Amino acid sequence: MSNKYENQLRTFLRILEAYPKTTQLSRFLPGYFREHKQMGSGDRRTASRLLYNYHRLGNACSSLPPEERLMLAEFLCEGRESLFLQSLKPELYAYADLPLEKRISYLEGAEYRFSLEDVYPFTNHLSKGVELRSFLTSFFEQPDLFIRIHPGRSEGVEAKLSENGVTYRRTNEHCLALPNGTKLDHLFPESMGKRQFEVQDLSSQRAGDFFKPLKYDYWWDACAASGGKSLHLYHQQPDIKLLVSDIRENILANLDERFANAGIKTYQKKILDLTKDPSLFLNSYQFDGIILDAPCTGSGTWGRSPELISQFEARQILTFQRLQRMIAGNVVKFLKEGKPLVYITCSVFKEENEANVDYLVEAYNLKIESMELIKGYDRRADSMFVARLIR
Ligand SMILES: C[S@@+](CC[C@H](N)C(=O)[O-])C[C@H]1O[C@@H](n2cnc3c(N)ncnc32)[C@H](O)[C@@H]1O
Repeated sequence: MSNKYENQLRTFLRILEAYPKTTQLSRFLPGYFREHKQMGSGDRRTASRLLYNYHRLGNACSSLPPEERLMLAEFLCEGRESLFLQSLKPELYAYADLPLEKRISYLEGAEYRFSLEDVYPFTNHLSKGVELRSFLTSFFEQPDLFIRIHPGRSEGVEAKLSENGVTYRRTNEHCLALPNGTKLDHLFPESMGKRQFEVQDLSSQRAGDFFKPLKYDYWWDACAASGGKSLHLYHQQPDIKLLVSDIRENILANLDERFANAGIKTYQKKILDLTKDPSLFLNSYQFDGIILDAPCTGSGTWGRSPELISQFEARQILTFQRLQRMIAGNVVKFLKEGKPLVYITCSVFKEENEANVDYLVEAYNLKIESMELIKGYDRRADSMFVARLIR
């Protein structure tokens, strides 16, 4: 056994012990690495990969000791690439060349008591149409990084990526898939001029296809955050009037910056807590379209934050459902008759998706024009839900 790999295993176990209730790896790992200055950047990369992979196992094999679970995670997530597995568990590494589906079947048949369904304890909440086995298998693959290129900028962006040897996949006219971890800020420093693209997941881009704004429309992006959806709306139809709002002031400051970088100057902005009736601020506003990208469990994005699989508690789903219904009720009255409310979540749970649509249809007399669970799990992307509801 090699010392190097044993040391890495010990580091991993120390981190796991220090943070048994990890809720956000991307937030605590840099702090941990700062405290342990003796770790070189290679070790840091390895430790962080091991942790992410470990969490991808979710609740599977939870009775095994962490070092054993880690080996299974490496086998599934890295396969042949895991020198760590090669060094510490050669008997499993012997099967590491198999494709992912076969590696899963191998573990299910072997002595580890691995069951794919144990990975994710919320399967009875999944929206209609989620193919269980493909969905669960996707947890062992790192999703890609997607960008939406601004109109007319494709050539320049693609040339720059090629020049720098970045391998990318074009998924449609405006969307490229890049390897996760691609250093876009280095490749495209802001100082080079206006921004030419947005980082936006493929499924989020597809949700934008439901907007369909018309010239001179007045739209409201009610939970705009840093404006990912608003920017997409603008690129579809620059001749709109737009109100953006969110409960968080600081995230709207990010929106200002993104809009400025995209060269967009005219829009209205309000800080609004939409659990309360906003009539005082919005008076008799009436919109031609409202985007409600609601706060949600985010369960369609856990491929990017696998630590949440084992930290999440099912009772939180109904809390989000209540919040979503309350917010929807407070925005829908500002919609003109015959116009769309585009309800979006990045959740795969039916309570936040089709059950909420049923509720909105019933409570506010809306009509479903279209709705879709946008499956990202078979495209190395997030999964989202979108419904276009007409008042
Ligand atoms: C899914 S995110 C929106 C993402 C955004 N549309 C985008 O494309 O980048 C949901 C947003 O809802 C906001 N939010 C949460 N509770 C809210 C409330 N009570 N009223 C208004 N906004 C709220 C959050 O601050 C968060 O930015």
